[in-house]
Amino acid sequence: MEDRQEQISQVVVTAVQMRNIEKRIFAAGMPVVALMEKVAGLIARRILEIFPTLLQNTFSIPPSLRGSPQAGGSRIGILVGPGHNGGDALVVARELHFRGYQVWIYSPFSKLKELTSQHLQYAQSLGISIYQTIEQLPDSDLLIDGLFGFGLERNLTDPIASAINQLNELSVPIYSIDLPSGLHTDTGEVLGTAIRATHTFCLGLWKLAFFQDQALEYLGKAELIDFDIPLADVEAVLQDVPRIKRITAAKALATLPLPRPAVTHKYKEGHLLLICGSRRYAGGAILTGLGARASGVGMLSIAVPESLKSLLVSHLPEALIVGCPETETGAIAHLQLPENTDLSSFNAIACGPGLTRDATPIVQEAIAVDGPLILDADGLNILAQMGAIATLKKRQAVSVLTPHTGEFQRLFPDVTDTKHDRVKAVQEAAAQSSAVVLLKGARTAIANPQGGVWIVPESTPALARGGSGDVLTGLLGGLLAQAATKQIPVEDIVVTAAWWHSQAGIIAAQERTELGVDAFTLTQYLLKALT
Ligand SMILES: NC(=O)C1=CN([C@@H]2O[C@H](COP(=O)(O)OP(=O)(O)OC[C@H]3O[C@@H](n4cnc5c(N)ncnc54)[C@H](O)[C@@H]3O)[C@@H](O)[C@H]2O)[C@@H](O)CC1
Ligand SMILES: Nc1ncnc2c1ncn2[C@@H]1O[C@H](COP(=O)(O)OP(=O)(O)O)[C@@H](O)[C@H]1O
Ligand SMILES: [K+]
Repeated sequence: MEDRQEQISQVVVTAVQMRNIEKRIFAAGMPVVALMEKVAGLIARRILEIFPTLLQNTFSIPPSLRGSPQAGGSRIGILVGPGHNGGDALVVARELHFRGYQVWIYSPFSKLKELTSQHLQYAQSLGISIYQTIEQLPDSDLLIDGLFGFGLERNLTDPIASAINQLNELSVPIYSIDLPSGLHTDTGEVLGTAIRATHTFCLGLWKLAFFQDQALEYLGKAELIDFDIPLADVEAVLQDVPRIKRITAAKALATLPLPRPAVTHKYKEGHLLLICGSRRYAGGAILTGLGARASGVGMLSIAVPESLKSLLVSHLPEALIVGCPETETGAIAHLQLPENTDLSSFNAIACGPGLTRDATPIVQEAIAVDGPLILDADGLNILAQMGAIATLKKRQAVSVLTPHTGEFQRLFPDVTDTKHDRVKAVQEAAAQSSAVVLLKGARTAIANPQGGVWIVPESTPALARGGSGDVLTGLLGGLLAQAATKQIPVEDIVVTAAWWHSQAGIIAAQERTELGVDAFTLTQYLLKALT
């Protein structure tokens, strides 16, 4: 049984699910007002921890100067919306006021929810300044955004929209409560305009927007404020719906190291066939091979055009390089496997990187094999031409697709627009095709045909570089081949590979800067990510 914190950190909810969880807590007797105090108290405490210099400034100066501009960095503006997000912000305002900060409030709405209105009234009684228009606002060192949380229902309009635009222009850090105001809680879309936060305190459970690429530049550094939501309430609300999960380190590492008995041999530890490369794209085959090497796969065979054979041997001496006859353009013309070997001899096949579309017959042949198959790059483009859904539906064995957004759109032109909602798009694609689909991006999302989704919660733009996807295909292929000989669900392996790949990128970027993570270097960091 995983501990509570681990389980909570895997949960991702929509606005409706969060509302239903909240309803159960209130129905069970937790007073709304008490929960707001608790949550906002935790937020205020985190703000004080994150700004220790502010705190020191505040307490090391005489009370008469506390909160004055001379104190330095202690002027805090609180942005208050009409709902309970605004209520949270007002409780934070009150607490910071009591700790000696110079606090002011921007409250542009005339109608507030009752609890929010009461907190505003009390703040006013304490002598905290309240402003209704953006022009009146004094300077500040920090803004706290409590305009809207998961209750935002429609596009923001003026005057609040233009106020947000002006606040974004100030060079002042903004800390958002629950999520940056203006973002759709589920899709991460900007509803008219949105606060560009420096830091966001996500309350209670991770909301889906935190894992949608389009939201990332608005979120800043994201952190979960755990306010002890009972797991039973989470389970009750989520029990009948396919889960969307954050991939935690514990989850990813649970399948690694793959259990390897003391008495075993190379063919028992997975035999992977990579089908990749062309005279035009030779490097892709090497990178895929190096990704597979890092997986620890027992036996690695790589089918490439004959003219690439010696190059591949020099980079991957441990692999069995299968040189194949090639077309005039330098693509594999047909597979020429060693004697006594056919495509069903392998525990997994990964097909695509660097093939070019001239290798269409080879991809068709691989798809026809009754064994675990990963398709990437031109493997996917060729599949799209064949009609992805109809072709995949005919396969009995597991298919794993690893498209980036462009490939995804070619494969699944009829599913939800990835610009609108990447998570829903990958979920629909997996359900329709019966494949495990990994949609690459800043936040890679993986879906199985049953509707389950897993999202890589952290990565680095250092990976946005030619060839890093090839490394992932090799790594995934190697893990899948090993898993095929054990009882490990395919989606767990895909999840592990995607997390591992991102972690290697993060560690490499930390050591070498974001510019220092070329795809070859990335392969050198894969094992470092596990140690
Ligand atoms: N879920 C929980 O258990 C908790 C939630 N809390 C807070 O409560 C928030 C949710 O509160 P609410 O449900 O009141 O929702 P919000 O505070 O997010 O905002 C809803 C209010 O904004 C109005 N509104 C929506 N869209 C608008 C638009 N485009 N223009 C103008 N007004 C608009 C609505 O009519 C409503 O009055 C969370 O984000 C969080 O900050 C916390 O107080 C404590 C616990
Ligand atoms: N902004 C980003 N942040 C994090 N990871 C990214 C970003 N952009 C791309 N990646 C990752 O880099 C890899 C790129 O793969 P792909 O698009 O197939 O490129 P290539 O075919 O050149 O290898 C994917 O794993 C993707 O998730
Ligand atoms: K907010």
